[in-house]
Amino acid sequence: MTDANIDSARLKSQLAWEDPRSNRGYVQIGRERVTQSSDANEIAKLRAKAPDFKESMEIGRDWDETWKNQWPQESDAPRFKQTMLDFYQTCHDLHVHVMRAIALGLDLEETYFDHKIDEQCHNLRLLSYPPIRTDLLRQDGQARAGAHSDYGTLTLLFQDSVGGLEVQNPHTMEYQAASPIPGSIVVNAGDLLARWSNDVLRSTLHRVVAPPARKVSETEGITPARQSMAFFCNPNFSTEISCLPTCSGPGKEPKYAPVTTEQYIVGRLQATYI
Ligand SMILES: O=C(O)CCC(=O)C(=O)O
Ligand SMILES: [Fe+2]
Repeated sequence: MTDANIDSARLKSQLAWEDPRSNRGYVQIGRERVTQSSDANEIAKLRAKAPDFKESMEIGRDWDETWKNQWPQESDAPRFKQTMLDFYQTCHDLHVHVMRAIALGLDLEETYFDHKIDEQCHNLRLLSYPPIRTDLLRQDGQARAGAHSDYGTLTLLFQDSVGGLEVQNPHTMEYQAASPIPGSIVVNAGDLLARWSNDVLRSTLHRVVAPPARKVSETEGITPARQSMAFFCNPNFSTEISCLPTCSGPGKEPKYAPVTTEQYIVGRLQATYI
């Protein structure tokens, strides 16, 4: 993964937001409210009260017949498709590398995860957060993205320079800014990695709120537009996620019932989008 890979994906992603014709897998503002809740009624209430103020585009593995990608016309968005497919592959390769490092860290064979994560069941999400009056964003329960953990193994997050991403410190429970660092990738552990590792690696609660205020007019504080790209890495849909052999022992019982990737992710998505 080089800066050039990231920059070209970011550039195409920006152009796509400027040209609504090129949108695919489009999720409009107000459609989603990410949360830790898995209760569909509670999520529906939260969404009605304080929807996430964002829009997004979703890109999956391109050969999936069930969840088909909808690409823009090449003439509307030249090289958009190829750039995103290349970026998808680069992110997949990085996931394999990081999972190998995690395997070694957990006293497993370096290649332990390789065949459990090789079907590219990932999701590349391009995110656009439009400009918004800062006082609206600071209202109770309102955020660009509400507090949640991601579902898979790891999320590779590419943010721009605007800021607002916060992660919860699991010891103090306080949120702290994950301030943008040029050329860096934020790597979040997700729920399936937490379940797999019996919480040795915990999934990170995070949210996107108003960044440090910047006045653009005399009278109104406007939070500027923000764009990010999140690559949600998943194990293969059929992989059973049950406590890893090195993560339980006497006095350290497995905390979670086995579940397949597909069961877990479909369950969370159904609760979110019902
Ligand atoms: O935009 C960001 O920085 C974070 C987005 C996010 O957490 C998500 O889409 O799950
Ligand atoms: Fe997230």
